[in-house]
This record gives sequence, structure tokens and C-alpha cells, in this order.
Amino acid sequence: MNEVLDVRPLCWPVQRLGEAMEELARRARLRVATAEGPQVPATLAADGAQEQARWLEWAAHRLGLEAEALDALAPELDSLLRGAAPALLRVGHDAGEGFLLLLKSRGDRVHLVGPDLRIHRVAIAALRRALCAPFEAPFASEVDKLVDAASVPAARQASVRSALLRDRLATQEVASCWMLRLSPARGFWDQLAQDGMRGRVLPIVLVFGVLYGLEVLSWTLIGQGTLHGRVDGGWLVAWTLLVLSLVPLQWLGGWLDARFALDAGRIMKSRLLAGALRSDVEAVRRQGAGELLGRVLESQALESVALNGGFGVLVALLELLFAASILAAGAGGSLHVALLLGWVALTLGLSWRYLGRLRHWTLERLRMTQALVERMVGHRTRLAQEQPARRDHEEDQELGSYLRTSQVMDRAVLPVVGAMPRGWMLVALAGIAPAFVGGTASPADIAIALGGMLLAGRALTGISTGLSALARATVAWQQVSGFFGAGEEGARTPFLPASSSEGQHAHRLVDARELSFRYPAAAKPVLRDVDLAITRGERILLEGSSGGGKSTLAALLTGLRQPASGSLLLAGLDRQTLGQNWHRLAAEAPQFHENHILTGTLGFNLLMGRNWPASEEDLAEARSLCEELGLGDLLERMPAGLAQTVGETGWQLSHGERSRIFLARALLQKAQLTVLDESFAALDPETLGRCLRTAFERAPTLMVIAHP
Ligand SMILES: Nc1ncnc2c1ncn2[C@@H]1O[C@H](COP(=O)(O)OP(=O)(O)OP(=O)(O)O)[C@@H](O)[C@H]1O
Repeated sequence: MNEVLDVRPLCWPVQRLGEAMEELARRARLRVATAEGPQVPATLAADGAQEQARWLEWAAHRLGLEAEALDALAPELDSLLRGAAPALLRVGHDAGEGFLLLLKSRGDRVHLVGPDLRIHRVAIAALRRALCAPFEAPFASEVDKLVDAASVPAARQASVRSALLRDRLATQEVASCWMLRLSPARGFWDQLAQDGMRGRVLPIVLVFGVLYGLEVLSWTLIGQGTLHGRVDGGWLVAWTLLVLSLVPLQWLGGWLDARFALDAGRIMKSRLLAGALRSDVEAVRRQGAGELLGRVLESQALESVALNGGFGVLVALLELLFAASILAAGAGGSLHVALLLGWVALTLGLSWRYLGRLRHWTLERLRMTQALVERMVGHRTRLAQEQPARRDHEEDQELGSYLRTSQVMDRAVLPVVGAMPRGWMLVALAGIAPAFVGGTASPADIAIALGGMLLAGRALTGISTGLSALARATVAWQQVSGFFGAGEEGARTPFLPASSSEGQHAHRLVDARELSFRYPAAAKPVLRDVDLAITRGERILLEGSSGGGKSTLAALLTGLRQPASGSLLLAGLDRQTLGQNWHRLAAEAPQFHENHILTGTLGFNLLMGRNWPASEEDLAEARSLCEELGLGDLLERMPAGLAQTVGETGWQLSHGERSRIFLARALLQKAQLTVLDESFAALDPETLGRCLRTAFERAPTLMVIAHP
């Protein structure tokens, strides 16, 4: 049997993790955003897997990168080692734990950056065996006995043995993996440069330039040959070769162009998605989910249309330049060139008109999507409560108005893409009519003018299609440009280790002075000059009249909203110092109408505040909390337990079940301050008592908002 590879010399210790991540990023040519490397807290090695995972994600963010966590399950380890690089792999060994740096894979080998800063080329099969060995050991004797008992022939024993072991480890996680890549929130130019996009524009322009040059040359050759009576075999062969050489060039241009469009589209899409997910909560709320959805869909149009339109216009402009120079040399001369310029100007004017109509139509469409989504959300209420006769009234009106706007827009696009390219030939013929009728032009001049007219016709078709695509892209851009920049955020938030004493010394957990808050649409502030001090370990009941501002205060304390004035300290630190760490220190179960069960597994819904995929310990903790809250029976009824899909399209949870899941979700965040906003309203007295006791036991400091 092969000797098992010793991974210890290849592993980076936790203390050098910052250096390891920078080294990997540098070697993988990932552009690091800051010169200042991430610092590893002294306690990180002792803090455990979860804290290390949190640090890795923070450190990647700090460098302007993204670390995507993956479970390295034994059966998938092979493909992970082949495809995950650049990645960090957290592995256990005899002397503890360490991190392997996967730089790339080549054939059957993976290149690892060792702590000695050298590249180690290791066979994937050997690394796989080494990582699985500690997990296979407990099953080894059982499997050996099985192989003996089954009297497997000696020649096949090894393969049967490894198949049985693979089967035993089918769901075993043998390592944790973090794939590194450039964050979609980075500057667009950085992203283009990372993928080598900027250098790819010039070859495309060159290929198309050569293509049109050769095309014009081929027609000039054949034209001159014909007109001067020099079409012999040699000329024809030269012409044929020239035309044949255009075919591979056309393929090359098309291929470069399509690849560029595909890659640029991918970057744009991930950037827009990152921006959409980071949109300001208040802005999203004001806009409504429907309009947001419409805008996200608009980004889809932007991706393909902008690039195709952009390239179309670029190529057509090249054609137009050639066509103008040919026309200038032909029978129409400067009159032809002037006509062409006038026709292009008219096409531009009509495209501008189309842009205005398209903008109007898009806004109408977004309004309709918004209304439709709102109606879908309230569908059940409408079915139950709205008068049936009135139900479709508004939809009909909106649809009618939408149809009218569509017709107006269609009427504006037709001249651009239909009439202008076709009309050109008539105008151009009028341009050579004087020379033709007057008999002042030679047949050669007329032939050149005809060639120029045809080329200009093709260019005008390209320009009008390209411009209409660009108009669509411009309108789409106006809708989504907000997302495009929303992802670009600084990575200044410091890392706050769970075991650090930072903030812990402050006896006062919350210290608020003269807090004020006003909703943008409201005339008066909902909170004015609020002073509040909460000491650690306190249990607070917040009561007040409906609309008094309790939920608003909770949103300020948990960092979901920012106060307009006053000072607010959490664990002695302000918002600027804590950054995103605020949410780790203060968690909330928002009111029922503000809280959602997301379509996904029950486990995911409970452990949203922790690293995902969840560890076995996290899942066990979630299970035991569910039992404490009286959800044990529900877990047993669910065939897949915590892996059961819940949400709108999954298992429909009852009101009381949902509110306990919201409660569990908040408690599992293990924040220093937990705020429960009317979390107990749907519970019977016995379950309420049980849930309140659990909250008291689990939350270090608790604020309960309730009505008397
Ligand atoms: N976006 C908004 N624009 C203007 N006013 C708003 C907005 N959102 C909430 N309000 C108002 O702010 C006030 C405080 O709301 P909040 O939800 O904090 O009250 P509450 O004390 O939690 O009420 P309840 O006990 O009924 O849940 C309410 O009068 C509400 O109508």
C-alpha cells in the first residue's frame, strides 16, 4: 500500500494566516485592494473553527477579495482539489490544525504554496488519501474484517477496501475550504483588469479594422480589374485568396467579440447583483419590492444589449468611414458624402426620439411590475375581502395605458431600424443621378459610387440596430446604475474577536443620549431626545402606546437605522468603530410583519446569523433550542428534520411556530443584547412562559417589547 503523505510541512499555522492569504492572493494574481495586510488576533488559534472562518471572511473582505466557504466532503474532495484554486483548505493533522494554500491544479497534481514560500507539486490522489486517512482509520479494522469474511481475491482487495471506506465516509467533511476571488464590490476597472478585459479591446478593433480594409481591397481589385479589362486568371486567384482570408478573420473577430461580451456581461451581472443585495434598506422599502424586481430584470437587458449595441455601433462606424471615403472617390463625390452625413444625422435624431419614448415605456412597465407584485403579495387578502367586480378594474386600466405607450414606442423604433437603412439606397441613387444623367461620370466612377452606396447601406443598418440597442441599454442603465456603485464599499470595519476584551469592559451595554429619529416622509420626529442606559445582564420590558416609536427605537439599538442626532454607544463603542460588528453585538427578532421565513431549510432559517454551511455543533445547538421552545414535536414530524424546506413554497409553518423560529434565530446569534419585538403575541400562555424562560436563560441582556 502507498505511504500516506505527511501534510504537516505544507500547512500554514493559524498565526500566519494573514501572511498566507496575502501570499496566495499575490501568487494567484488577485489584485489586492489595500497595502495593509489583515492582522491575526493572538487568540485566533484557540478560538476555534467558527471564529477562524469569520476571520477568514473578514480578512478577504479587507483585501478587497471574497472568500466563499465550501464543505470539503470526502466523495467530492477530488473535484474540489482540482477546481477550487485559489483556495485555503483548513485541515486537521496529528499536531493540530493548519491551512493548505491551493494555488492551482495541473493535470493530476495540485500546486500548494508552502509555509517555506515554495511551490509544492503534490499528486491529487496522494493529498486526497492523506486528508481522508484520519477519518478512515476508525473504520479500517471493520472493513478489513468484511473483506476477509467475503473472501475477496487478493488482487481486488485494495479496490474493494477503498470502495467500502469511501462508502463509510459518504457524508464526512474532511476539510473546510474557502475559495478566493475578487470581490464583486470592487471598482469596475479593477474587475475588468483582473480578467484582462482592458487589453482585449484593441485586438478586436484591430481584427475588424483589418477585415474591412481587406474587404475594400478585394472589391477595389475586382472593380479595377473589370473596368480596365484586366480580369485574367491571376487577378481572379488573388481576389479569391483575399476573400477566403476574410472568412477566418471574420470567425476570429466574432469569437473575440462574443468572448468579450460574455465575460464583461458576467462581471457586470455579479456587480449589479452585489449592488442590489447591498441596497439601502430604507430606499428599498420606499421603492417597493416590485419596482426593485423590475430594476433587477432591467439589468439583464443591460448586460447583453449594451455590449452588442456598443460593438455594433463601433463596427458600423468603421464601415461608415470606409464607405464615406469610397463615395468621395465615386461619381457622386462630395454630394454623396454630404447626403450620407445628413442621413446619419437624421438616424441619430430619430434614435434620440426613440430613446425618450423608450424611457417613458420603461417607467410605465416598472410601475406595472410594482403594482403586480404588490397585488401578488396581497393576493389572499384580495380574494377574501375585495369585491369580485372591482378586482380586475385597475389591472385593465393599467394594461390599456401600457398598450398605448407600447404602440407609441413601436412607432418610434420602426423608422430607426426599418425605414432609415432602406431609405438610404433611394437617397443615394438620387445622389448619383446628376452625374449619370449629365453623362459626366465614367463607368468606373459609377461602379465605385455603387460599391460605396452598398457599404454605406450596410453600415447604416448596423448603426440603426446598434443605436436602438444602445437606447435600450441607456434606459436600463438609468434604472440600475444605483446598484452598480452600491457594492463599492470600504473594508474598514475592524475584526472584533469573540474572545477579545474589546468592548467587554464597558459596564454599560447601551448608552444613548438625546437620540432623535424622523422618517423621511414624516413631518415630526418619532423619537426626540431619548436618553437610555442599559447595563449588562438587565432584563427590560418596553411598553408604550401603538405608534409610539418602540420598534423604531429597537431598530436604532440594533443598528438597522441610524439616529438623526444624539449619541449612541454599544459596549462603549460608536457605530463608526464597530462597523458591521454592531449586528454581532445587538440582535433583534423584528415584529412579525417585518420578519420572514426564507425559502430554504429550517436549519438555514435558524442559523442565518452564523457561518453557513453550518457545523454539526451549530445544528445540534439549533435542535436543542428548538426543543426548549417546544418545537421538538414539529422537528419530529418533519421528514427531513432541520433539512426540511420551509417558506412560501415549502412546509407552511403556523403563526406560533414561526414566531418561535424567529425567537430561536435571534437567540442563536448569541449577541450581547437581544431585542424581542412583540415576539410572544401568537403564543398560548404555557408556551409563552416556556419561551420567556428560555430567552431569560440564553440572552445575556434582554429587551422585550410588548403591549400590556
Ligand atoms: N416610513 C415611515 N414614514 C413615516 N412614518 C413612519 C414610517 N414608518 C413608521 N412610521 C411611523 O412611525 C411611528 C412609530 O412606529 P413604530 O413602529 O416604531 O411604533 P411602535 O411603538 O412599535 O408601534 P406598535 O406598538 O403599534 O407596533 C408610527 O406612527 C408609524 O406610523
